Amino acid sequence: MSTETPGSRSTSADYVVVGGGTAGCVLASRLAEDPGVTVALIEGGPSDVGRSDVLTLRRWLGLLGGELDYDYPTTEQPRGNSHIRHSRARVLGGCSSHNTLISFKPLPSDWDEWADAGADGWDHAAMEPYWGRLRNTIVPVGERDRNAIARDFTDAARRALGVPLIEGFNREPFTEGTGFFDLAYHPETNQRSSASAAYLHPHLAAGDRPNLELVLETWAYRLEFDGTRATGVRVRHADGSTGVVRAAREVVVCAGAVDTPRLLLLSGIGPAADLTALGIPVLHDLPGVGENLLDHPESVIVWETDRPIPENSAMDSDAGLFVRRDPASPGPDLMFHFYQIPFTDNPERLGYERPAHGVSMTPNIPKPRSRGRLYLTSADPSVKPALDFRYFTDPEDYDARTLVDGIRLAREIAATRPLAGWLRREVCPGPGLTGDAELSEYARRAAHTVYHPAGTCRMGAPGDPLAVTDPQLRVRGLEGLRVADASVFPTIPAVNPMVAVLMAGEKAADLIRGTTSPERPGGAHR
Ligand SMILES: Cc1cc2nc3c(=O)[nH]c(=O)nc-3n(C[C@H](O)[C@H](O)[C@H](O)COP(=O)(O)OP(=O)(O)OC[C@H]3O[C@@H](n4cnc5c(N)ncnc54)[C@H](O)[C@@H]3O)c2cc1C
Repeated sequence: MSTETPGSRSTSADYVVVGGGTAGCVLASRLAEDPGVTVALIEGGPSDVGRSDVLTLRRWLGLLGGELDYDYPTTEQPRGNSHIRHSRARVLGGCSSHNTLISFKPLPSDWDEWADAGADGWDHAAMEPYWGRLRNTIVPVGERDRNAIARDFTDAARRALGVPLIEGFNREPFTEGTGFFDLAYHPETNQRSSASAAYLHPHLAAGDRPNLELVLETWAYRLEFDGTRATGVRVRHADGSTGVVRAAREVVVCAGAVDTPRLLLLSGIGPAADLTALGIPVLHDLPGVGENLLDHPESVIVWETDRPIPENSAMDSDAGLFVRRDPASPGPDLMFHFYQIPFTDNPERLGYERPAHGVSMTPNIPKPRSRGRLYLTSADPSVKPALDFRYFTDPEDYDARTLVDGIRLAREIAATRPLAGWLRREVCPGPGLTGDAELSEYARRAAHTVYHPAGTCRMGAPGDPLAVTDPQLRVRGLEGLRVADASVFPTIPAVNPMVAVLMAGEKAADLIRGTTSPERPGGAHR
């Protein structure tokens, strides 16, 4: 494997993968297993190799909003919080290099929902083998990282709500339960087992992938076409110079749920009227590009503790809770992260204070019903796209009601021993707020994101007018172009999505090799 330094030039490869993030690292690594093909991986950010600020999981919060974060704002959210910033990592490994690495195998119902939405071949039975293929080290939170107050949270949640204590959430499907999560990390060193660490670092160290070229600090701003066939990617290097990376076989866009639709739109692939209005020549009218913007919104309840919290932790948010309020739901319908810190960024804007020491519960909506939209406001590739999540706009008010239920359940847990023994007072929303309407108002105004945008280039059945790709991840109506990242999700998994992205990267490799590799005749995975 060679690493291009900024300013040097790459010209062509069989496969050009745009985005060295969570899915992109998996895909590029797998494609390069075939020594007979060449792969170029174009990544906007620098390498993560040797960077302890990136590779040490516990330092994740320090990366948000910094030089390795694209930091996307949201549009005005009349029913929610307009101040949310969407972190997206600008570094090899993508968001798996700055996230919290909570690792849930998607529930069977998550995959089956995709198949029902037209993603033929992505049902639970078809996807299960990809879990076994993942190269990341995924283990339960290590014993010495298990903070006493997080243990007491799980104990209190179990007693208050009657849910089981779960040791190993990935052992079998669940609908309810509390416990420490599984994380993609090395507990003895707190080092990340990100997509780059698991799929690229071993080859960088061994030098055994001469056919894989990393083109770092290089930004793809337009796809190149010959008619309707993708032939390459136009890029800007760190020194400002531009060039084209040509693809002899395919271009695969893995730039994530924000930057993949952005790149397609800038290349003239998207809703024709919108593109024309911005002066972007229409290559292919695909109305679904940027639609179906999904996320897991959350709110927050903060307590002051009567003493400082012990310092040991994997990353301060490594335990939580799943609840199923509706027995007809195939999976959990309310989820909590438990933070061993007072997470008051949003409440402070509403006038709340930050206690010197405290804890937070962040209820989120596993299956939110509001749907947003991503769109361009300019043909200039340097202008960030608009992200309109339309938070809390579903007609039945299901999303806001879920968070109100979450605040009420959080209070029941907080009132239960042994957690109750730590807590001095509820800081926000504060015990005075008890009515549905006022709790809803607080929950929405103090809302945050769990940072899970997805769905903006969703796959679907061939006849689905809003599908952007077919179930083989091929962009509809064009040749030589696929998408493989969180943007192809038809719906959002009930659990944190990173493992679904990793598994999608694995499956993408199979789909691509199935169509091209002589040793896989018949495309067994198509
Ligand atoms: C702060 C945070 C915490 C999270 N915590 C968790 C968690 O604990 N568990 C979980 O399951 N999920 C978590 N997530 C979500 C999860 O990390 C993402 O859903 C997942 O990593 C997305 O993968 P992706 O491949 O779609 O995109 P990314 O990983 O974002 O990869 C996209 C890559 O493309 C590059 N890129 C983008 N545009 C271009 C371009 N035009 N040219 C060149 N390169 C480009 C980017 O630099 C990036 O490396 C978290 C996310 C964040 C931000």
